[in-house]
Amino acid sequence: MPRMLQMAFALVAYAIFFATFLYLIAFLGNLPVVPVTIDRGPDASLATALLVNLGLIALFGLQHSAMARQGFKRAWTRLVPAAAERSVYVLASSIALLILFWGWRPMTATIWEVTNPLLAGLLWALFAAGWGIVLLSTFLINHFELFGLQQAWFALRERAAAAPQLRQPLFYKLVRHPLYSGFFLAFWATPHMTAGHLLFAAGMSVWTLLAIRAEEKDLIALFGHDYEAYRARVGMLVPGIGRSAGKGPEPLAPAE
Ligand SMILES: C[S@@+](CC[C@H](N)C(=O)[O-])C[C@H]1O[C@@H](n2cnc3c(N)ncnc32)[C@H](O)[C@@H]1O
Repeated sequence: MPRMLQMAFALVAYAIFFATFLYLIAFLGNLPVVPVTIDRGPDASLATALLVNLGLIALFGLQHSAMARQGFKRAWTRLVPAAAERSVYVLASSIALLILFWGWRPMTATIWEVTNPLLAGLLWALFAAGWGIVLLSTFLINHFELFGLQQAWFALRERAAAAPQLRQPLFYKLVRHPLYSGFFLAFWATPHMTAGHLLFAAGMSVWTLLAIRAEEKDLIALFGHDYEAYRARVGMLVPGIGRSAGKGPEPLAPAE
């Protein structure tokens, strides 16, 4: 693939991802700026909605997990240039989410309803904070590398790919997976929890916990003892909770 085309593809994939990310916020927040949301959309019987929605969550989880693994990446880069691999992943993840928005069938039975304006405001603030943490964490890791732009840019400039670094800035000093902590907040913090929203939050939470196990296997393979020591010293999603009982807590020199 010519490098200019690769760069253009990376930019298009990034633009689609960003629009999908904004839609996801509006989808979960039931914001009136979008046509369908988690609680607003085509009617279906409870059984149909349950089956369809579980299938959509599974589709997203499978796509995301399979394509993120090192073995899949090695096989895939025999067909796709290495510099475009991440952009293909970003595009496929966005498409899986767009299918979820399109296919989602609301299940509107109320699970909880917070009517106290102060408490409801607090839950909205946590919802917004969750998305803020997600976005900021991508910049703390390397936003442009995570979304495939850096790889295409380096290929265009004929620069060698940057060596992976174990990063621990800011939130990463408190928890190992702040981006996922942000998602947990955004999925669960709502003053009006419906059955559909609960299914989405629970399904995505289970998937996230499984994804963390697989991601940490890859991170240990990549960074070895440094990641094991980080894992023993720093909590998983909540500060101090979910540290491994493995290798001793040796202080690490921050890589950033
Ligand atoms: C979507 S990001 C999520 C990062 C992290 N799990 C979190 O929740 O903040 C996934 C990518 O980040 C990388 N990654 C995770 N933790 C990292 C760290 N501390 N330093 C560098 N890369 C990391 C993984 O290898 C993976 O490619």
